[in-house]
Amino acid sequence: MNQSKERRILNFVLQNAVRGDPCSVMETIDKYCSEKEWAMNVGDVKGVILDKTVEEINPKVALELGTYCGYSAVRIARLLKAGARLLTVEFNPEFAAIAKQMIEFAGVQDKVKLLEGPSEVIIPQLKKKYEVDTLDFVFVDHWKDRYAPDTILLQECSLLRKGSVLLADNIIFPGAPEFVKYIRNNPRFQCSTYLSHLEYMKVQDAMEKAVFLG
Ligand SMILES: CNc1ncnc2c1ncn2[C@@H]1O[C@H](/C=C/CNC(=O)c2cc(-c3ccc(F)cc3)cc(O)c2O)[C@@H](O)[C@H]1O
Ligand SMILES: [Mg+2]
Repeated sequence: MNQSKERRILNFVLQNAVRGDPCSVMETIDKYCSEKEWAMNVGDVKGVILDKTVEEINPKVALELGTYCGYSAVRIARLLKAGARLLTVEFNPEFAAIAKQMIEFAGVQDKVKLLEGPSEVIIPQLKKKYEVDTLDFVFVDHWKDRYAPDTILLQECSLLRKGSVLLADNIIFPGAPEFVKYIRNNPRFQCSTYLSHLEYMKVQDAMEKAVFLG
């Protein structure tokens, strides 16, 4: 049966990137997805906004919703200090398997825990099963209609503390209108919008940063 696009991306990395070098893995995925097949990685342009946000926060415990092929998991994990960890959630078994190999090839597996399952099931398990107290940083990049409900769920599960930062991808394209409406009118969040471009395209996109005020 013919290979999936995600499998082709992984194979291109395994054959062309430098094992143990996260930047090489990111560059190789970006090269493949800009030259051969577009894919919904956060990419190199919005990736700089992600980098700057992670470096500013220097999170001990980070969560990612929507691992996909593992591009942003590698991107975030490479910036984490010793002892810090990223929990990344993915419910598609094929994508989870690919992301696992991508993360291992990049050499960041000691900082990343890939949790296979739906975010709505995993989030309520984070405290007891995954020994999370509160989250310092959350990268939101899964189904766009799930951004708002999962942000509410994070609060209901007391996983946010004063100063926790959410960064949401695709605020313009494909867009997450319910989330934007919810978060910008919510006095418990301080929001800012980072205008950018859709991965590998000239199309406009944006990321929303929301700081939980407690
Ligand atoms: C709902 N709970 C969930 N729990 C766990 N994993 C979940 C999940 N929802 C989705 N996922 C996973 O996240 C990933 C989904 C991401 C959705 N992202 C997009 O749709 C997206 C789409 C575009 C896009 C842009 C332009 C265009 F023409 C077409 C698409 C660009 C992006 O940057 C995107 O992030 C998949 O790996 C999916 O299996
Ligand atoms: Mg995205």
